[in-house]
Amino acid sequence: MRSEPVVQVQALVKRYGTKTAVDGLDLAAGQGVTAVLGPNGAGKTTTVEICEGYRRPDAGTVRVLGLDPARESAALRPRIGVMLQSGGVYAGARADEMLRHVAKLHARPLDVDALIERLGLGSCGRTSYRRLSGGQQQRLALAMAVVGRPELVFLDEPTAGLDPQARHATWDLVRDLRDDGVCVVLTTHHMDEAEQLADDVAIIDGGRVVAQGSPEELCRGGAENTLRFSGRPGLDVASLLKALPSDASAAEVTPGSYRVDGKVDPQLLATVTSWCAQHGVLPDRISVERHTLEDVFLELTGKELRS
Ligand SMILES: Nc1ncnc2c1ncn2[C@@H]1O[C@H](COP(=O)(O)OP(=O)(O)OP(=O)(O)O)[C@@H](O)[C@H]1O
Repeated sequence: MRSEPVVQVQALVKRYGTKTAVDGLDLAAGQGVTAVLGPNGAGKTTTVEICEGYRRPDAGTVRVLGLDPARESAALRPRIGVMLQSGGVYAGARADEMLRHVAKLHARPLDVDALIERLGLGSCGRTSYRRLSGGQQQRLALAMAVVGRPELVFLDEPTAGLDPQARHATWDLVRDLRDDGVCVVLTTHHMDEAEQLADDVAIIDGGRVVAQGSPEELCRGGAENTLRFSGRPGLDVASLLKALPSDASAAEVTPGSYRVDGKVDPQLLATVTSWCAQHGVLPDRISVERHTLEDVFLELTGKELRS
């Protein structure tokens, strides 16, 4: 964590009847954008709703901007922006009216017309909420979360169901919020969203955080990488394996095409090229494949992300 936590969750537990949705979860979010990634049912929404003060935990401590969201919600609410997956909006009200109403509740709101334009809501300002499309309702919910210039904003799947253009407009808005010093905590099913936006990623599975770090740290960390090279077919792979660290593996995938899996660092690259030199092999091609956040996620959770 690169700054004082703005959100600090320790040993959080939340049960629904016999179902333990959050199971001793520790999470810290600081300045910038923190993405909470996890498969369906991992406990993301429950955790975020507890941080927002909408649900009470069964155990553990939660501090948001130094406050307890359950007991100090009156002090916390004006300082945070919340975008819920659904609900919280009067279906008969007009989009622009609702946004102006929310803006008036805050001391230094953003310019409502500019925000409407920015999120492509210009054509539907006078339309009632219930007549907006799903994507328009989504963008309106985002606008309502940020219009008050909160110090911290929680976005629950902000781009779910949006078309690519609206998705990019949302990403740009999130980047601008971060540049303005707003802390953003967002849940997402989209790996590319986390890769594009997040300074920090927390991967949740089974009600716990199973890994947290910057996308680069996570991809560098536990994940194994792959080095591939091409040479003449039938090279002595057993001899190559002896030269490698004990946790690396090597194989001839197709004739003349070799693959080394393990912690691929400059030392390992040097070991492979030096082995090639000793065996009179001039590789025509040598490449390092870095694992993506998606690979890390799959390794940690064994699950694919679904939207
Ligand atoms: N109000 C509730 N009553 C009973 N069980 C619930 C309730 N809300 C959530 N759960 C259960 O708790 C678990 C965690 O749900 P949660 O919505 O927090 O997960 P999530 O990671 O946000 O999932 P998704 O990505 O599908 O939105 C799930 O098994 C869910 O079915």
